[in-house]
Amino acid sequence: MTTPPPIVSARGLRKRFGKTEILHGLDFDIPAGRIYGLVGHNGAGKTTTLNALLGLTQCEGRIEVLGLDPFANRAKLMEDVAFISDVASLPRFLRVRELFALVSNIHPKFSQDKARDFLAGTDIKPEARIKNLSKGMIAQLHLAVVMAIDAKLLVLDEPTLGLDITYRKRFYRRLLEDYMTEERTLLITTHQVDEIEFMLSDIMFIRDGELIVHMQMETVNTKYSQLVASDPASAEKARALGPVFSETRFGQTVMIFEGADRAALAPLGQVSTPSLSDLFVALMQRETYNAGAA
Ligand SMILES: Nc1ncnc2c1ncn2[C@@H]1O[C@H](COP(=O)(O)OP(=O)(O)OP(=O)(O)O)[C@@H](O)[C@H]1O
Repeated sequence: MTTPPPIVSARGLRKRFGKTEILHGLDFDIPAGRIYGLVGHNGAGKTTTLNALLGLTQCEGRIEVLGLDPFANRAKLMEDVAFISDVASLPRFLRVRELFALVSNIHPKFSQDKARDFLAGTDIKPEARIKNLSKGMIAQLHLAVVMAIDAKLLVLDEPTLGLDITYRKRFYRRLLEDYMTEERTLLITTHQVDEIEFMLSDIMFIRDGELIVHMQMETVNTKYSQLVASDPASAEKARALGPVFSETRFGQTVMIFEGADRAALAPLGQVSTPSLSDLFVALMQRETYNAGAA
């Protein structure tokens, strides 16, 4: 059986703004049917990477999305790619039903019926003016619009910025239940990584324009272990096993190990898989330390 081509493929992807290089040669493939989380500090290069694959910015190196060069084929690509960004804005002067009519005129794969179905059960009425909707409602409306587009790739750049926890949870639940299928691929950036961890199949950590982690969530589970040491003597023994990260939290020593035997850690305290945010903090610090030490 031949492997289907990846949805996104980047090789040596570089971006410079003036003399400053922002992306330093990224290599990655994103296969179909996956839910990717792209995680990094402020200014790490997440939006620039997303802009490169949406054809919004021209880069050096090679990037293909659905087999196309995004910058050269942006209009064609947008038939199969949908996008929500943190700066996204909908035309505020329109009513909801007018927005649907407008999108159906410009997007061949947009279904007004589907968009209306997605809004059923929310407080957003077709006659409502967009300018009178709350931030959370606008995010819901935006999600309804993109979910009603039969896209193969959906790119979400901080889609829940400014929303309260209820709206954020509802947003991701709907995405998972009403949108995701094996043929679709989702790429999400957010700083609230713990909130999307449950739905991710793969993660990419980007640091200062370099991809330092790209792995499946199952690999995270087998590769990394977190130990909360039971007492100082156990912490001392655990330290000898070479954690990649160690810190004291509320008087307890918490360590993260890479490739450790969990059976060897178990007598020393409570062992689990680290959360993505803990792993992120651990690996970012290690890289910084190594870079400094080199
Ligand atoms: N048009 C531009 N001109 C010059 N520099 C830019 C431009 N766009 C982005 N940058 C710089 O590129 C770097 C990466 O920015 P980018 O927006 O990709 O980061 P990010 O990881 O998305 O950050 P955040 O989490 O804060 O949104 C930053 O240092 C930013 O200042």
